[in-house]
Amino acid sequence: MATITLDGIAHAYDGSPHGADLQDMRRYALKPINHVWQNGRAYALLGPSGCGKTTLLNIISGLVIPSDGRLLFDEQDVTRLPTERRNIAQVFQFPVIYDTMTVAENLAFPLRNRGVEKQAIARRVDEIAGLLDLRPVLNRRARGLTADAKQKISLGRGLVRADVSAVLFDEPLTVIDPALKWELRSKLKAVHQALDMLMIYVTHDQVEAMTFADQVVVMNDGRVLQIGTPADLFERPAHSFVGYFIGSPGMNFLPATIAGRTAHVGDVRFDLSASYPQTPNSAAVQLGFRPDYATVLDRSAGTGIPVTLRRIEDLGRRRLARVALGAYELVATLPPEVELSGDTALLQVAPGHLHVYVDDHRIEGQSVEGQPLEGQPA
Ligand SMILES: Nc1ncnc2c1ncn2[C@@H]1O[C@H](COP(=O)(O)OP(=O)(O)OP(=O)(O)O)[C@@H](O)[C@H]1O
Repeated sequence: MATITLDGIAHAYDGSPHGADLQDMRRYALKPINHVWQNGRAYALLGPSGCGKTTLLNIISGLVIPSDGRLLFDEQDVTRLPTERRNIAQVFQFPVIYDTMTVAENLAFPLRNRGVEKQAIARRVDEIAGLLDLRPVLNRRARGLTADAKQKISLGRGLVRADVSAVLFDEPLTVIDPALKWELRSKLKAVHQALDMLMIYVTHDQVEAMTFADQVVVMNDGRVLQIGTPADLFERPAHSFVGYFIGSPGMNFLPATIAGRTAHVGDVRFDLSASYPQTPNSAAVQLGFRPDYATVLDRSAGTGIPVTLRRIEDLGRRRLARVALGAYELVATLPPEVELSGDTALLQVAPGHLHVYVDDHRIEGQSVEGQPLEGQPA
């Protein structure tokens, strides 16, 4: 296992020469990224279709040579090394297995290829089969197995070598039956904990990313916008896109002006838990809050911001209220005990969960009298 360093890595598919004009970022499918992937950690690359996830994964595996920057495995510069000399295991969207071999032979294949001693192969195959629940089918031919089982074998083949620098997964659960996805997602997490390998997992599914990874790398339009734990992404989205993309539904945003501890949205005031003395009051200042921390109450509750109820969505275990605040549509939680008696309701948002964004980037408030901020680490 290795530590992988991305040192100013960027890529334009139009064949720009190394050191091309980085000013014209539109040409870059992957904008410059500096990051160190730590040995033994599990990362997920998460973002919408076309954001550059596969490009980044292919740069690490060697399928794409970046137009800019350096890629290091530990201290070794591998930027221009072909895939086969990088010592990487890869699992793709569709099973890559030998149908005529048994499951055990499939799992053993990458080890036999490298001349690993027979007993060591048997031990490792048994360990991986145990982790993926493949022991009962070890002696069956792969041909007759379901698509799910075949993809499990593919996963096993990716994990069987203990000497690789990293294991790369490119949307490996695409072919898995939705009912089994949950099981396999948590299984992969357990496998990572058991094997202690550097794993990088590409997906556009936030639940998959959050279940699997210690660190989620959120990308959009070729840029890495935030790298953080699932809790970081949910509680403190560093960029408005992260707020919008993570969570279901995503964050609410309102254009605002900020004066100290108060945000003004038109005539409406929101009290903040921190002070923002330096905020430039340009049109690009936004107030963001998650529907999970905003509550809609009946107007008889007395306190709150008056909003107009548009509709209620009953999702079974929770209810969401879509409301209008002037010209802006918002989503908030409708607590189970609340009955609304008309089209006007009251919105309450916990001050510690209000975030201020300038030009889409979250800015940190100053705590009042040295107190740690509500909802923030001390
Ligand atoms: N071989 C290629 N030649 C030219 N452009 C490419 C090539 N591969 C990808 N692109 C472009 O680069 C951008 C990033 O694509 P990439 O496949 O890395 O995104 P992605 O996030 O993995 O998307 P998806 O989830 O759909 O696979 C897209 O605009 C895509 O059209």
